[in-house]
Amino acid sequence: MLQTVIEFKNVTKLYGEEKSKAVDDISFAIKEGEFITVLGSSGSGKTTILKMINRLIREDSGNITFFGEDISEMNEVDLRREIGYVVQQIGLFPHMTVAQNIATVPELLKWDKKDIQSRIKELLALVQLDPEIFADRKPKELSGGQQQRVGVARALAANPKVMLLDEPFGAVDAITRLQLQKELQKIHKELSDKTFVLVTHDINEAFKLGTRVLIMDKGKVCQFDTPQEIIRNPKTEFVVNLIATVKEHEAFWGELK
Ligand SMILES: Nc1ncnc2c1ncn2[C@@H]1O[C@H](COP(=O)(O)OP(=O)(O)OP(=O)(O)O)[C@@H](O)[C@H]1O
Repeated sequence: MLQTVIEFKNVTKLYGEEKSKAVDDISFAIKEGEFITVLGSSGSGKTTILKMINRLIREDSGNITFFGEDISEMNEVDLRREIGYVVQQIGLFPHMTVAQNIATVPELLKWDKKDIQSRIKELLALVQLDPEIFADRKPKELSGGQQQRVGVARALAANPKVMLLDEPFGAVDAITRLQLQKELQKIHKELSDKTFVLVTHDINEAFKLGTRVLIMDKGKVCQFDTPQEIIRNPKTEFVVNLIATVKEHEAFWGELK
């Protein structure tokens, strides 16, 4: 049996004076090694889910476990050490080189210098950046796609069990995006015990990358299943409409032929 890595039980998050429900009584479980994509329209609660997992946001009710342990009872630093976090805005440190950016957490953890150097090389190779060329560059000397690769490498540096990725390819062009998606899929396959949770509003990205897709609408989970099962058996009108958008695009491209 695969281990449950993250579990939400009746989790609700309220915002503002009016206590509107950003996340509304949701429950789901994620197993070790899965690549979960969280798909939904703007404001459906995707980022809130991700930030509740690494405790940047606290739930108002319900509970969240990480490898069976209630995260509200865990030390935040210990929890975040097990979680890599990649966001669209990247957040590389501008005054540091690529190598120094990747080394940040291993240095905090006081890894041996030699181990840090070999880890930097290994990770740059994993994200398809030649260490000879890129290790000593500053973030501003990289393209957006290259910066995003460094963001992924930095998040993987201390070997976390879980990777949270919030619209990681939102700001790159379509061709680079496709390439980064393929690379991320390859990285996930190579690191088979790692669990990935990726937020996107792009249905193609969600269905291509996700071993299961968690579909959100207005703070609720509409469906959580494999891409094949969702296509075969869409559970709500929202999901039916979502799939219809893909068919509409297909028809459009078909007509151009
Ligand atoms: N700090 C906040 N204060 C008040 N309301 C918030 C706050 N953060 C998020 N919200 C609201 O909670 C809801 C869910 O937001 P969330 O960022 O989780 O959505 P999302 O699905 O990630 O959206 P997007 O795809 O646009 O990033 C939205 O209605 C949003 O306006």
